[in-house]
Amino acid sequence: MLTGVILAGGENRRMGGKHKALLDLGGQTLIERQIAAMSTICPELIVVTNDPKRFLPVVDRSVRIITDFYPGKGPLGGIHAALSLTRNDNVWIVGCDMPYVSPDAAGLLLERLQLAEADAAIPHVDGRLQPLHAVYNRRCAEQAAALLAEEAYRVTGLLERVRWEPVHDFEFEGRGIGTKFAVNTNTPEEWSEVLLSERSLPDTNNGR
Ligand SMILES: Nc1nc2c(ncn2[C@@H]2O[C@H](COP(=O)(O)OP(=O)(O)OP(=O)(O)O)[C@@H](O)[C@H]2O)c(=O)[nH]1
Repeated sequence: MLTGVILAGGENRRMGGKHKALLDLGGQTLIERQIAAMSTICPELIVVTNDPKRFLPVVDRSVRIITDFYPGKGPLGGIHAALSLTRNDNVWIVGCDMPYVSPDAAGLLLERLQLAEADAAIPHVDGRLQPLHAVYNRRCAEQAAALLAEEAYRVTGLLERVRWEPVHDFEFEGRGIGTKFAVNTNTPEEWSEVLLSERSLPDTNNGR
């Protein structure tokens, strides 16, 4: 059983302060779109934010809204809170600025984590690790807490302390899983590119 987690506690500075989770894509906010995709495989869904009221109107009662224990410290603070409070052992964590989160990719990540008995499975796509579309075991909470206590806030710092498996582009592609899930949008320009690509390719199938 996998818990799905959406990190939505950022400051959205590069987006000019407009909350990335609430950007509209085809009549749905990004977070609504993510919840719809993630709920297909996750019996538990968590949104981690430092502004819970903002998300009440866009989630239903099945979604838990939690806050960081270390607010304002970046994605690692959200990862720590989610891993600390999850009801399941394994957690699929995504950034709220990813329009194409992929349940099929998460399924492969979980499979690889379990096979290797690793602490996490991290995509390696387009030459980059994607720790914000990855699966973690909740035992990583302890290392995340240690890093936060040391004021070491990089997510890659967590990867230096836990045993993780990379899952490469060709492994996703070998299963017929596209790697568009790695797309994230930080600026108005990147968001315009997403909107443009949606117009030219209307059937994106939500990254599956
Ligand atoms: N829970 C939580 N999530 C965070 C925090 N900081 C960033 N995130 C989320 O982590 C993901 C990646 O964040 P970034 O793009 O690095 O930062 P951001 O604050 O969203 O954007 P910028 O202000 O432009 O850097 C996004 O989904 C953010 O909402 C935080 O302090 N707590």
